[in-house]
Amino acid sequence: QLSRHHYAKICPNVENIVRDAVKKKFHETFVTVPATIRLFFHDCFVRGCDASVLVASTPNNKAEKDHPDNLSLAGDGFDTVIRAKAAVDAVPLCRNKVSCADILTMATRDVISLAGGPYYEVELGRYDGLKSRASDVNGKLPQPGFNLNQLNSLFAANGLTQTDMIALSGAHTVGFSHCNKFNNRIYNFKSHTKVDPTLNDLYASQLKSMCPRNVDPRIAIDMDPTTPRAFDNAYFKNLQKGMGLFTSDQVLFMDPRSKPAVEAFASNSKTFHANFVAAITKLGRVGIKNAQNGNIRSDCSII
Ligand code: HEM
Ligand SMILES: [Ca+2]
Ligand SMILES: [Ca+2]
Repeated sequence: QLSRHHYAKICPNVENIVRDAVKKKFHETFVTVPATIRLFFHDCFVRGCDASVLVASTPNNKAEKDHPDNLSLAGDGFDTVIRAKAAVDAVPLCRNKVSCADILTMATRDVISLAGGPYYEVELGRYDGLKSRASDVNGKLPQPGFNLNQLNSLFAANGLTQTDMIALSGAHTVGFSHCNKFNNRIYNFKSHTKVDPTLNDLYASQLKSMCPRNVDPRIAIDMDPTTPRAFDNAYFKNLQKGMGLFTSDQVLFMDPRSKPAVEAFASNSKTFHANFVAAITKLGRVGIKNAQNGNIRSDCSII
């Protein structure tokens, strides 16, 4: 029931309204880019793309956003959706007609293109979910220590192929990571090999200086050390040099099954863009709710 023209009669200007609000936020802080993209991913992988990740906990319900895997979601992603929703609802015709799930989908498309990535048509018509429970997040999100089989099986559970997974991992071309997410790779990889041998030597020493032992846990570093503010294919070129930040990044180049796609995306940004757009469009179809099992929230944080 998703369509490119879902709001044509309901709120014909919705895409421009969202884009203007997102642009305004983008000019205030670049962080809106990675924060919004990751929020969309974490929404879609838990109960589908239904804005369940946006819901706030209540005294009777610990919501998804308070699960440990979601505590590092940056506030600027939530704020981007709140602002776009307010802009949509300021138009009388549109008030409470556009789902939070669709607003997050549009905002994600817009931040990607604002950061120099591809612009693509989005499919719309999602309803907002009626549940958000922290316990539902268990086992649904990939971990930075995952190997290729673990990555593939989690993405396959969401209808995504290995190629989709590799293209979507290219989102790590922007944004930040806290030191604890990869510390094991630079300090205690194995008892005799303290540093992960798949890490580039110079990069490993840079990571050690940015993330010394017992670093302040709030410290976050760029995931793409070369072009942290551009949504480009540098992520894949970094992998070729041993500069993938997580095991789950570097494994894409180390495993012979995924290496050819990394090489293709590294050598041709058009190929990366085309595969990324196809994959994020598929991601946007996961677990779509309808008027029977969903609704349209008036406040994205409250069911
Ligand atoms: C393939 C498996 C993946 C793993 C294991 C993974 C893991 C992580 C981890 C550990 C962080 C750092 C969080 C922090 O410390 O703050 C991160 C950040 C991020 N991830 Fe992923 N991720 C994966 C796939 C994806 C996908 C598919 C997307 C989107 C399409 C994505 C988008 C992002 C973005 C944009 C950030 C930066 C967030 C920010 O700066 O606020 N990731 N990811
Ligand atoms: Ca969800
Ligand atoms: Ca980049």
